[in-house]
Amino acid sequence: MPHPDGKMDAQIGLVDAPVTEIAYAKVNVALHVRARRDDGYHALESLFVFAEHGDRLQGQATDDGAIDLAIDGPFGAALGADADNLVVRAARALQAYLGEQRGAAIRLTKYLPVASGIGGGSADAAATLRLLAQLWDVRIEAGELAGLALDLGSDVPACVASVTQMVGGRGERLARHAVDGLEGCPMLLVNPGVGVSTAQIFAGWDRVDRGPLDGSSLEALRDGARNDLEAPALAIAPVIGDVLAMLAVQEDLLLARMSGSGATCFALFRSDRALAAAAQAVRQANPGWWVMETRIRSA
Ligand SMILES: C[C@](O)(CO)[C@H](O)COP(=O)(O)OP(=O)(O)OC[C@H]1O[C@@H](n2ccc(N)nc2=O)[C@H](O)[C@@H]1O
Ligand SMILES: Nc1ncnc2c1ncn2[C@@H]1O[C@H](COP(=O)(O)OP(=O)(O)OP(=O)(O)O)[C@@H](O)[C@H]1O
Repeated sequence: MPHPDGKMDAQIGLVDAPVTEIAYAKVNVALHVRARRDDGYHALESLFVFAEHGDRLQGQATDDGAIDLAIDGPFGAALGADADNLVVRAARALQAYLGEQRGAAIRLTKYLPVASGIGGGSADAAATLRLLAQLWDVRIEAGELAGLALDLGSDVPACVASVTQMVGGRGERLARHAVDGLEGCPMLLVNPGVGVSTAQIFAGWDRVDRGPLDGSSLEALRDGARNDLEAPALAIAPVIGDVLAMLAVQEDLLLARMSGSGATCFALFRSDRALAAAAQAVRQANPGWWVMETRIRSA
């Protein structure tokens, strides 16, 4: 366990000062499913943006080789700190790749709902890789890092840089992508409290390729783009329709849509005032829903 004031604690083998990383929430502004691949994954075209907020990871290097994870925060109780946790999986994968003898004590403060389409687990895995690279003072070649990340999940490679990117393949083809008006844009995230399984949602895709994604402007993203996983997600969790209907009627709205495989939906606004008003309206009407006010992270 890291010492609260960051001092060395010889008894449990901590070394160096603690480091903090934010696991930024991922939002799919649009997600076109183009094909089902022979390996069972789906070929996607998706514009990924990241929120300025997310889970928090704090870590300290240890000299005993152990990966010690503690979890707290509003959604901490939804997760175990066992070998399946993506933080532990990422840390073990990096240790194995580096032949690293040192370990780490990591505290994950879980602010993002679990299994909610905003890649909380993927962001945690990527943030763990960034955190440990700092703690252990190692440089990992970009291609090697991308491979390690993809082994942890399709969204993890994009979460490593956590900047606006056009993403292809199953998540391994990344290209930085700028859209006028997107960076810094006020963004509301709303989850109606239902967790959905990504694999189950992909399995419900109707296998109709509705065409490529034009991410050249906000207008193209609003009027010509879509999330192809919205229909199968709505079939499993109809309450997503209530979230989308509520977001659609908010003032000064630029775009509202479901993110990833759901159930979280996002709304982009023209102003901070409109964002705050929408957040208040959603909270008042649905006190049980999770609501986060944020902005799109700049590169
Ligand atoms: C829906 C998205 O979040 C959009 O960003 C991602 O495509 C899913 O990314 P992820 O949660 O990191 O997904 P993974 O952990 O790699 O895969 C979970 C499951 O989702 C399905 N899956 C995932 C990604 C993909 N391109 N095609 C798929 O069919 C597969 O059944 C897979 O077993
Ligand atoms: N640290 C973690 N945070 C969240 N989920 C985790 C973590 N470790 C393991 N998991 C597991 O990973 C699964 C997916 O979690 P995550 O929150 O990333 O889903 P998601 O938001 O739907 O992702 P995506 O947008 O990539 O589909 C959950 O079933 C959860 O039990």
